[in-house]
Formats: sequence, structure tokens, C-alpha cells
Amino acid sequence: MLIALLPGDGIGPEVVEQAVRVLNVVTDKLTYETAPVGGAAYKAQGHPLPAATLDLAKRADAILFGAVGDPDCDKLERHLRPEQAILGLRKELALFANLRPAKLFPELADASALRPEVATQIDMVIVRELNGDVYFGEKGMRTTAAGLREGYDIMSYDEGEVRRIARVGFETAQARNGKLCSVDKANVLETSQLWRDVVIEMSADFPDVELSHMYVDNCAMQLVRNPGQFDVIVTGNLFGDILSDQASMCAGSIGMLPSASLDDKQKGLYEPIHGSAPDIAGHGKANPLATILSAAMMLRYSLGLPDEADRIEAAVAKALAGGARSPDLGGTMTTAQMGDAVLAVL
Ligand SMILES: NC(=O)C1=CN([C@@H]2O[C@H](COP(=O)(O)OP(=O)(O)OC[C@H]3O[C@@H](n4cnc5c(N)ncnc54)[C@H](O)[C@@H]3O)[C@@H](O)[C@H]2O)C=CC1
Ligand SMILES: CC(C)CC(=O)C(=O)O
Ligand SMILES: [Mg+2]
Repeated sequence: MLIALLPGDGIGPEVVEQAVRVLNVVTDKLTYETAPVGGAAYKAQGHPLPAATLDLAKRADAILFGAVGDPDCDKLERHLRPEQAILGLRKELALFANLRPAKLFPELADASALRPEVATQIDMVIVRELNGDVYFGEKGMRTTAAGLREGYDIMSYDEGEVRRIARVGFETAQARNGKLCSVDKANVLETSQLWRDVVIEMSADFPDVELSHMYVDNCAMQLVRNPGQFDVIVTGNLFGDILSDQASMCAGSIGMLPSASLDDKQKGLYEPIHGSAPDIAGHGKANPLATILSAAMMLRYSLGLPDEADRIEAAVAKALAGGARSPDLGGTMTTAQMGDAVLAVL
């Protein structure tokens, strides 16, 4: 099976390298092709998502992605910025369902931003819509009648887009504890009012799922106050982006949260939820566990290798139990040493 390796920028290549080491221990069924993406691709080839990179992503059975983002590129025109590459991949491959599991490994209760007795309750999946919302709506700069510069990004969802992500939310809840919380801002936004109406309509098809609704501002607060109340959250692109970064810190570190971005079949792009972390890039300080856990999700969701996925997740837990700690977890181990710790268990 062919894996497209898209390491990207900053810490992306550092963490992807460790994930590949781990994959190679648990299976010999994978072959890899690497392609540039993001700022690295812009610098080498003049575009953040070159045609050959997109072609590889389309041809591959699954994609393992690091991160994109490069301060050198911040002033480029929007379509040339590194972040356009990940948005482009998500759209071109119709990866509309982003699963972001947030689970505290019990050994990390001390690393959580929450009190240990609260932190240990965290075990949820955030199902984030990934093809719509403000990231993909009409956007631009214009001048107001008063001569002021005005930026705008249109937020919109049609009911088909809501329905297909809500279905993933309901089915994810069915496969877990049967509890789904839909997060929106229906008290203010038309988009959210439609979102809520459609989710309620769909709930008739899922009588075994206990559905609740929450405004996103309250959800941000509840994630810190009482995260144990959540099992599956389904939400839009922007809210899911923000809430998952917050959930990661409740679960110990942003360096711990993996993700799967899926289409309606088996195709998937797998990446840590974090970015390219330019502040620590090149210093061996990045925690590779989010990417290693993303590789495990890839084995499970796209490649039909669930036992190998289990082995990786168990090895991460055991490495943590054995004291493996990168700086974000309060330790001193380097990126490669964290990879070594997982390999040693395997
Ligand atoms: N999917 C992607 O490729 C994403 C790309 N980005 C891009 O990444 C660049 C940096 O963005 P930021 O807002 O700084 O977010 P970030 O997630 O890269 O970093 C935020 C903070 O978390 C730390 N951090 C992140 N990952 C870590 C890891 N594995 N181990 C230890 N510490 C870690 C960083 O050092 C930084 O202090 C920007 O260009 C942004 O657009 C941001 C999020 C997602
Ligand atoms: C870099 C952005 C396009 C998205 C982001 O922050 C994310 O997907 O987590
Ligand atoms: Mg994000």
C-alpha cells in the first residue's frame, strides 16, 4: 500500500520521521513516496501545493501529513501561503470529516492544564466539518464608504454539508457511548440555526443517540470545567479548530492529539492537530506522539490494519508510563528520544 508522505514545514519533517520509524516496525506492507508541501514547496517550486504533490496524494492509499506554515511566507499573497496547501488537499480530496480524539493518557494527568481528578475524565472525539465554513467562503479586502479597509470572510453551510458531517457525528456516537453534543452559535448565526435544525431533523434516524446542543462559548468553558460530560462533539470547521486545540491542552499537550481527515469512502489524510511550531523547529523539542498516533489512525481507518494500530497505541501508553516526556510534557527528551522510547516498547 502506498503512503504519501507530506512532511511540510517547521517541525513537520521532524515528527513525520519518527512516525515512519514506528510504522516500519509494525508493518512491512507499506511503501512511501515523499513530496514537498507548504512553505517548503513554495520555496522549491513556487507553489505550496504543486501538481505532482496533489497527484501523489490522489494516487496514494493514505496520506501522512506533518504541518505547514512558515514565517518567511506570511506576507505572500493568500493563494501562495503554505496554509493553502492543507486547505487545498482537504477540498480537492473531499476530506470533509475530521476526527480529533482527545483522550488523556492516565500517566499524563500531571501535564494537563486541569486538576488531575478533572483531567482523567477526558475521553472524547471532536468531529469537525472540514470542507466549509469561513475557511472556504468568499473572502477578500475592500474599502468601505468611509474609506476604511475592510476584510471579510463569508461563513456558510448548506444543508447537505451539515447532513453529511452530522451523520458522521451520529455514527461515531453510536460506535461509542451513544452521546452526541452538537456545538454551534445558533443564538446569533444563521449558519448555526440551519446547522441545529438539520441536526435535529437527522436525530429521528438515530433514536439510540442522546443528542444535546451547546453554544460554542459555553462549550469552551465546559471543556475546562467538566470535560467528562462530553463523548462525541460535532461542530463546524472554525469552532472545531479552536475547541480541539483547547481540548488538547486539557489532555496534556497539543503534541498529543492526532487526527484523521476522511472522505465518504476510505481515503484519509492523517496529521497531528498542531501546526509547524516555528518557535521550536530545528531544536529537537517537538513531541512526535501526535503524529505517531495519527499513523495508528491511518492503519485503522484507511489501511485495514487495526491490530498494528492497537500495537502502536499500546506502545505509546507504555512509553509514557515508563516516563517518556518531551519538554511540552514537562520532560527533557528530544523528538528522536521520544521515538526511541516507543520503538523500545515495540
Ligand atoms: N495543519 C497544519 O498544517 C497547521 C498549520 N498551522 C500553521 O503553523 C504555524 C504555527 O502556528 P501556531 O499558531 O504557532 O500553532 P502551532 O500548533 O504550530 O504551535 C502552537 C504552540 O504549540 C507548540 N507545539 C506545537 N506542536 C508541538 C509539538 N508537537 N510538541 C511540542 N510543542 C508543540 C509550539 O511550539 C507553539 O508554542 C502557522 O503558520 C500556522 O498557520 C497551524 C495549525 C495547523
Ligand atoms: C492551518 C489551518 C488551515 C487549519 C488549522 O489550524 C487546523 O486544521 O488545525
Ligand atoms: Mg488548528
